[in-house]
Amino acid sequence: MDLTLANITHHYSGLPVLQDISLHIPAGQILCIVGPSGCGKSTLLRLIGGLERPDEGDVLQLGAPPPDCLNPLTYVFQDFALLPWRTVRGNISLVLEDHGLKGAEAERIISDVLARTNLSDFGKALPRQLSGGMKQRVAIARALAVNPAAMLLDEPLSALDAQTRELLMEDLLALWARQPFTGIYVTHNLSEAVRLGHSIAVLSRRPGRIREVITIDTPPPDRRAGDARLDEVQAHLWSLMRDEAKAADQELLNV
Ligand SMILES: Nc1ncnc2c1ncn2[C@@H]1O[C@H](COP(=O)(O)OP(=O)(O)OP(=O)(O)O)[C@@H](O)[C@H]1O
Repeated sequence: MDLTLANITHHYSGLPVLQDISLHIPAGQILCIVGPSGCGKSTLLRLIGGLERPDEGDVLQLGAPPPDCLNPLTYVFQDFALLPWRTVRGNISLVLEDHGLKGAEAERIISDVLARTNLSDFGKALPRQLSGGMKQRVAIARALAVNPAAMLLDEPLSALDAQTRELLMEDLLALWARQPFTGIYVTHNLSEAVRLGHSIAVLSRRPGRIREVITIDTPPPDRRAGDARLDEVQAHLWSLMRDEAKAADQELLNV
């Protein structure tokens, strides 16, 4: 299933937040969204996921979701959003219970997503026993359990330290290489964007408008550190964002 955003415009109480956003995300590809603080990235993700309706424009789902899809669009948040009193398996089973799936079928799905996220030995652990990186792996496993058409990832690595971020990035790349998923990935981190994104949409300051969409032809798992094209894209992204980031920073300081 492809996703198309057609001329999305949104306001909050008269405050223009997003203006005329049009994007296309083909199935099996990852779109990264970058832009200065407060430009509307998380708002755009909520509109795509249907948590809110845009004032103008449409989010179009084109084609059929994957077979056995329980939920076409599913989120992965920065703060993991796990239930502390449920084990790892219990947290994943919750989203299946919502769809009436229990017993052997639910156990099969849970075991499959735990294996895909390298968590098979941690099914009985409670969230408080897990590091931040492991909690985020559980959140990704939970998102995969509904076999979504697209995962909406809102700064999923931002709460983690640099080494854990690197490990999670390697996991995401391996996960995509084994079974390509469709993702919309919001990040402040330009190096994450050039490692993961088939395309990268750069938003302006609020109201967020598309400044540029950059595509990278090398499949994400084949990208290597020091690749001149990736360095060039990252430098270009920073040149697009630098002045706007500075202005957004000063605007926050003036509040
Ligand atoms: N529910 C809401 N009601 C009113 N204003 C909101 C709401 N959600 C977001 N905003 C405002 O909309 C603007 C965009 O917010 P949003 O969180 O989408 O930006 P962002 O680009 O994700 O920011 P950041 O990079 O800092 O996470 C901000 O000015 C924010 O204060």
